Amino acid sequence: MPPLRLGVNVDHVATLRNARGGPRPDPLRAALLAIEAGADGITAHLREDRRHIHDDDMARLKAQITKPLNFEMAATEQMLDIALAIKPHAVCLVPEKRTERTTEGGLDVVAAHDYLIPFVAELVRAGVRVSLFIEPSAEAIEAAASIKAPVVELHTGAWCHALEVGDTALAEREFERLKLGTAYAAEKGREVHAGHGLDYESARRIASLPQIVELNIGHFLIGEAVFVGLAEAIRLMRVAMDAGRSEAG
Ligand SMILES: CC(=O)[C@@H](O)[C@H](O)COP(=O)(O)O
Ligand SMILES: NCC(=O)COP(=O)(O)O
Repeated sequence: MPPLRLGVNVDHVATLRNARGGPRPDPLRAALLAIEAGADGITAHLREDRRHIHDDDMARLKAQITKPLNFEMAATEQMLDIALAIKPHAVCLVPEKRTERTTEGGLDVVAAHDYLIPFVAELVRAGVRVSLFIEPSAEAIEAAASIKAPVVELHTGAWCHALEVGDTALAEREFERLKLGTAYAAEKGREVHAGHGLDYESARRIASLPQIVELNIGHFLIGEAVFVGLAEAIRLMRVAMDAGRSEAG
C-alpha cells in the first residue's frame, strides 16, 4: 500500500500574523518547523483577496523549504502568471468566492472544462504537478480526467462539517461518497489526495481508504498548535493517519 503523505497547510499562521499587520508569526517558520516534525510537504493558498498568505510568503516558502510546495490558487490568469514565476512543485486549483469564510465546495470542473484544459496544460508543460480540488462526484472525476489533471484532491469539507454538527446519518452518506469517489478517481488513473476540515479522528478515518496518497491539513493543526505546539500536533496527526492506514481494507 502506498505511504500516506501529510501536507501541512500554513494559511492560518498567516491569518494570525495579519491580525496585527506585523511580521509574526511567520508562516515560513511554521513550515520549517512542520517539515522538521515530519510533514511531507507544505500547502499554502494564495487567495485573490490575500486574506492570509501573501505573495511574498509564497516566494519565501518556495525559496527556503526543503520539501514540496503545494500552491493552492484560483484558476485565473493572474494566479497562473504568479505560479509560473514561482514554479512550485505543485499547484492545486481551488474555487474562490470573495465573501466565503472558507473554501466552499469543489471546483466546478464540468462548467470550466474547456477553460481548464489549456490552463492545466500550461502548468504541466512548466513541470508543475496539477491537482484539482473537487467534490467526490463521478462527473467531477470524469471531467478532471478529461482535463488531464494528474491529481485530484477530494474535498472532505461536507463530511467533516456533518461530523462537527453531529449529523451522523449525513456524515455516513458523505463518507460513502468519498469512498466511492476515491476508488473511481483511482480507477480513472488519477492520483488521489483529500483535504479540508480534517482533524485527528477524520484523518484517521479517511486514511483507511487505500487509494488516498496525500492529506492536506491546516486549520485544525494550527489550532491545536496553540495548545500543544506544532510539532506535537503533527506527531499526533501522524499517529492518527498511521492508525487509519493500518485499518485500510
Ligand atoms: C482549499 C482548501 O481547502 C484550503 O486551502 C482552504 O482553502 C484553507 O484556506 P481557507 O481557510 O482560507 O479556505
Ligand atoms: N486543501 C485542504 C487544505 O489545504 C487544508 O484545509 P484545512 O485543513 O485548513 O481545512
